[in-house]
Amino acid sequence: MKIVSNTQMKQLDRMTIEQYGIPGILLMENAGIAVFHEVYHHLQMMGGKQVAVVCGRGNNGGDGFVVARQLFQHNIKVKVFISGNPAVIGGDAKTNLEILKRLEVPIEVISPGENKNVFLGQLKQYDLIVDAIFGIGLDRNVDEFIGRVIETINEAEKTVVSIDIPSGVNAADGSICGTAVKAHKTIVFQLPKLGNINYPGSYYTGEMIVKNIGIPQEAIISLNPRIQMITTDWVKSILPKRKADTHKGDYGRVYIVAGSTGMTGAAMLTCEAVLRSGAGLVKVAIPQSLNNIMEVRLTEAITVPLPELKKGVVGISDIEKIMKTMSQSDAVAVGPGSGQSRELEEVLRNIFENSTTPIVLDADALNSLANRKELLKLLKGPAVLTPHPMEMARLTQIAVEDIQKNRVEIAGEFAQKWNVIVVLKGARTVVAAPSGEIFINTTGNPGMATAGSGDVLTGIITGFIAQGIEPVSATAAAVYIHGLAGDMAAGDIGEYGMMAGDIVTHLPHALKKIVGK
Ligand SMILES: NC(=O)C1=CN([C@@H]2O[C@H](COP(=O)(O)OP(=O)(O)OC[C@H]3O[C@@H](n4cnc5c(N)ncnc54)[C@H](O)[C@@H]3O)[C@@H](O)[C@H]2O)[C@@H](O)CC1
Ligand SMILES: [K+]
Repeated sequence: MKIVSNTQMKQLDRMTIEQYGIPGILLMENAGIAVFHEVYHHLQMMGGKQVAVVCGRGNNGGDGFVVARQLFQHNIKVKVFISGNPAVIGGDAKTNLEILKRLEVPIEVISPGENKNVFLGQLKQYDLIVDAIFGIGLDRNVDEFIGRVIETINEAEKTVVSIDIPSGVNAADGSICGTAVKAHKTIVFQLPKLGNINYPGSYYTGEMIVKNIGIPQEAIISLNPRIQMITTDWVKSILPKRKADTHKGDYGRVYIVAGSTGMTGAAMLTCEAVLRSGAGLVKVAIPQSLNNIMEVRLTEAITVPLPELKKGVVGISDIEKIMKTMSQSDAVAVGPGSGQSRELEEVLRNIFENSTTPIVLDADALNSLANRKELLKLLKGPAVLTPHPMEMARLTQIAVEDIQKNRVEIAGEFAQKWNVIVVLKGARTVVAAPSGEIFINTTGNPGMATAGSGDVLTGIITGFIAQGIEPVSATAAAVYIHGLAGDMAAGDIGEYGMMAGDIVTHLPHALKKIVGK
């Protein structure tokens, strides 16, 4: 499902009205009815009877007027609160306000001088509050008066349903314009806005329900938004079907170059994740002295011990053996627990210069590259880089805080500049393709911020690529399933105690949930 900025959504609204002749007031009616259905259903579930609709003076408020009319006509006790002077209300919102007046729906204007406790006392009388103060038109910090209205809604401790985006959240990026409504549910029109998806906006959005309001699909196609949300249906559509008469050779051969003294666990987690993601075969290159540890634990993987020049790490003396196994593999991963060394930089240089096998680079491979980014220019095959924000900071020389504020832009620019697929990890992982295409992931939870979680992701990405999925899609699907497995692990044992191994354990269940077998 595509994700749009506020500017793109405004463009879509305009195209719908001007190019397709669908009047704005019809869109507003569709929007209001979509919200009404959710609110009505929710009221019935909770046995509630009374609704307060708090409206601003733009079109978001106009949607609120439609909701109030629909509730009124369905015999729900409803009152409209307008924040600020209603004289400035115009256009379709005004038309709907006039209808409310003729129907004698109760309306009260809240003015800046209003006593906060009086308003709070009033709101507390209702079972549910509809938030229609600001939508995608919010473009600056809210003033003190509106800030107070928003805080009062939050303090009322009632079920809150926001229209399109919680008021106070910037639809462009999910930042908070001073203060914002904390919604239980947000009814989003036609397409999610970046502000509904990115943190902290996503937290304020609560449960996101996307409703069609009649924007033609043709308009969306012609606008062609470059960002999309990864969905279950999309992942299902790109996973390969397993035929009845197959053997392990049909599902790809993976090669993992990972592990060093003290970090064999990373190599193990990556290998297990490869196998649990459905790949046919995995070979792991491991410093010779660590081979016994790996063999004991990894029953299903084949270990390829490498003679060590420097004890416990993979080095350039191993390159011939590495290249040979690589040439027999469908995908390779380098880096988990490898230990950062000059040697590893040279290994990477050789691989980049001489191999076309798709490669996934993680952890120490990324840290090695941070000093020598120009090596990426040597790449002959597709490459996936999986930095967390700190690794991205090392790769780009941009401060972590700035990366976190511009995750989509920074991942996107890096991917295009260096012609690689970038997975910028963290809450709402971003997958950026060299083509400019961006995926945002919404699965996952804070329990996954645990040692080894990234090694598991590397394994899934590599496993999917080896199964023949096109690398960008394989990466986005892997990110989604990794998060889903994490969510299922958290569901079973809780976010606090879960470890990376629990994500691996839940991988088959996550895959089964998606493909149905
Ligand atoms: N034709 C359309 O454009 C449609 C719009 N719809 C609704 O309309 C919303 C957008 O409506 P608008 O563009 O009128 O904007 P909003 O209703 O979001 O905001 C109203 C106005 O407030 C002003 N404003 C922005 N930041 C402010 C601040 N901090 N303090 C005070 N005022 C501020 C802006 O001038 C803005 O136009 C959507 O989110 C959606 O809910 C829907 O009715 C569907 C059709
Ligand atoms: K709103």
